[in-house]
Amino acid sequence: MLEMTGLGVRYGDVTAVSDVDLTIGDGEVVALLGPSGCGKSTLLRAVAGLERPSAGAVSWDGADLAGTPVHRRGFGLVFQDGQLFPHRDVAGNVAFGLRMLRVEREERAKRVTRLLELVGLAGYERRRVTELSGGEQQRVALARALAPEPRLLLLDEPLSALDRALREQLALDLARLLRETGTTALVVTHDHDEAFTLADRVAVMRTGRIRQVGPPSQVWREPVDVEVARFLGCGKVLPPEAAHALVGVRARVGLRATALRVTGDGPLAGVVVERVHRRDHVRLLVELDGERYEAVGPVGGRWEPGERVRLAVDPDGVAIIG
Ligand SMILES: Nc1ncnc2c1ncn2[C@@H]1O[C@H](COP(=O)(O)OP(=O)(O)OP(=O)(O)O)[C@@H](O)[C@H]1O
Repeated sequence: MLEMTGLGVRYGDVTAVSDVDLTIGDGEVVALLGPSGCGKSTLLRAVAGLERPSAGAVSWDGADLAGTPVHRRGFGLVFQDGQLFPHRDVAGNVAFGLRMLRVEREERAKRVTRLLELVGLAGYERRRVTELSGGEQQRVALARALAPEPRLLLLDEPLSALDRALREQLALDLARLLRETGTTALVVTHDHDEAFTLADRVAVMRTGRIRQVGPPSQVWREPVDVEVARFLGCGKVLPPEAAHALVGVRARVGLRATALRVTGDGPLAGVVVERVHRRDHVRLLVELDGERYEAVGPVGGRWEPGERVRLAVDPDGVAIIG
C-alpha cells in the first residue's frame, strides 16, 4: 500500500504541492485530476522519487521511501510521450526492465509476447518503435512499464498526446488492462472522462492540495465546493431556494449542461436563446423565468432562437454541492 502523509514539494519559493494525505490500496487505481499547474505531476514525481519532498513522507507498506532511489522503488513509469528507446525494436523496449532484472532470454521472450497480447499488439516484436503510431507507442510504453510487474504503476497524462477518438478507446483498454492485471496505479490526468473511466477513486487537486477524494460517482454527484463543482463541468450554481424551484432539491446545486433536457412533455417551459450542434447532441441556451440555462436536445432538433421548448430535469446532470 502506498501512503502519502503531509506531503509537500517546493520549487524554491513556489509551493507546488502541500499537505497531501492520500493512500492507494493494493490493486486500486487512483486518478489525480486537476487543472493545469495544480501540482499533479509534481505529486506523481515525488512518489516516483524524482522530486524530493519538502515536507511529509511517501511510504510503502509503512516503510518510508525517502532513502530509496527511483530505480529501487519497484514502481513503473509511463509519461505522456512514451519515451521509448528509438534504437530498439518493440520487443527490445518491452524487455528492457526484464533484462535489468536478469530474467533469462527464453522467459523474457515469453513475457514480451504475453504483454504485447495484453496491450493489443500481438506480433509486433520486431517492429521499429519509430514507425509506430502514437497510440501504438503508448501501448508499447505501457507494456514496458508492466513487464517487471511493478508494485505500483505511475502514469503521467498517458493518453494526452493522442487524438480524441484514440484516447477514448485507449482509456477503455487501459482500464480493462489495469483491472485484469490487478495493477495498483496512480494516474495523473486533466481529462475528466479519462479519470472517471480509469479510477476506483478520483482525487481532485487544486493549487497544490487535494480538495476531494472519493469514488467517481460520489465526486461527480457531490462535489465538496463550488470550485470543484465548476471544474467538474457545473456551469451554473444555484442557491437552495432557486434549486428547489427548478429541480426540486433544497440544497446548493451545480447544473451541468445535461441537467435540462428538451422533451415534448417536460414540466418546465423555456425559450431558446441560442443553439449549437455538438458531436452527439444539440446544446441550447434557454431562458426560464428570466434566467438563462444550458440545456441539451437530440441531434435532429431544429429549434430556432425565440422558439418555446418543454424541458425536463435529468438528475445525472445535477450535483449537490457539499
Ligand atoms: N522544475 C520546476 N521548477 C519550478 N517550478 C516548477 C517546476 N515544475 C513545476 N513547477 C511549478 O509547480 C506548479 C505545479 O506544476 P505541475 O507540473 O506539478 O502541475 P500539473 O498539475 O501537473 O500541471 P500540467 O497539467 O500543466 O502539467 C506550477 O506552478 C509549476 O509552474
